[in-house]
Amino acid sequence: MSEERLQAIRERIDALDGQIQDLIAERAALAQEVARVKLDAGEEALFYRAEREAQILRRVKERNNGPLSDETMARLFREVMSACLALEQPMTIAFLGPEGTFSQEAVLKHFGHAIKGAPQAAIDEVFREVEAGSADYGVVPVENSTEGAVNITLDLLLRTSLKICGEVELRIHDHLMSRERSLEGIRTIYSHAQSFAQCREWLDSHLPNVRRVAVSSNSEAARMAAAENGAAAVAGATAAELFGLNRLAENIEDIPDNTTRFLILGREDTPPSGEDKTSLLVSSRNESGALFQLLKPLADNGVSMTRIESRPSRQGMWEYVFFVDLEGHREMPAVASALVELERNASLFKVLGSFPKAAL
Ligand SMILES: O=C(O)C(=O)C[C@]1(C(=O)O)C=C[C@@H](O)C=C1
Repeated sequence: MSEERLQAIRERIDALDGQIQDLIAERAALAQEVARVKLDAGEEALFYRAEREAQILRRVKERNNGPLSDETMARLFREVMSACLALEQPMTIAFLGPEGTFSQEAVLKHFGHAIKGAPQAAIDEVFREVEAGSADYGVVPVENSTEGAVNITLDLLLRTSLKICGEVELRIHDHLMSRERSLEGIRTIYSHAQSFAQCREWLDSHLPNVRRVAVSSNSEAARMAAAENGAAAVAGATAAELFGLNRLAENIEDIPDNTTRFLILGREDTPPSGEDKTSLLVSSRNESGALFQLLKPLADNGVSMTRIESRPSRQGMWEYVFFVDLEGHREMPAVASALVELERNASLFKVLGSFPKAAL
């Protein structure tokens, strides 16, 4: 009896799979048609549309009634769209490599798997690849919930002509991995300085006398641990898989909801998606109350500031530039008029980009 019921359900699943497959193929054919329209329009065709993708993913979540979670449903559509976009034009995405880093995870979360990843040795090379047109987009870490800003990224944003066209947040789980089978045999631990900082308490209490060596990436740490007796690495799950290491301890980060935010960098401005943010770079004269005066137009126009970060300007001693994130797109009237006033009082003013809030 149960065998018959199973058979009947499986027949319904088969029928639905057939329909889903036909619908996906129909959708992919429409994406090809979109590509033809874009090419016919002349000028430089923009295949990837960050604002459109964000709208589609938000709508998928709104429509969802379970039993799959909103995130799971959105991830499935993320992959369908990624495959459709690859039919139009395969995208090359530069990120801080090598393979197996959290940056690569961020790339796949944001763009899906139908892209060509271009791992770079350093964050400035990610910027350069996109500036030079060798990559379509770049993904760089900008802040971590435990460690704060990624200063090298902020310094590069100061100088780049690239635009921020998206953001992606990634929960970071650090694991201790080794080809050894127990903690006793570990004499050296490799990791990126940021991961060491994020796991300091765990390492101090479980492996207090083991040498810690900072290297250029977590993935490089895992590669070194795979090549050496008595060595371990602190890195993510992808790196453990890539180098075939045993996970000796999982989720060793000191703060359990450790999250890193990454920026998507491109060469074009992104139109409004309906739920956007704007990132700015501003500097004021070095006088008391100057920062307050500089940012006052935001409050006057009812624009919320969600983040402010300062960095030395490198032009004069004790001069700072501020990285400011606002709610809303620069084309929204309130944001536009706040920016006009803000620019008037700033000694340096640069809009780094308006972009959709993370949809995944
Ligand atoms: O609507 C477009 O402009 C498309 O190219 C189609 C599509 C999609 O698959 O829905 C594909 C890629 C874009 O990034 C956005 C959406």
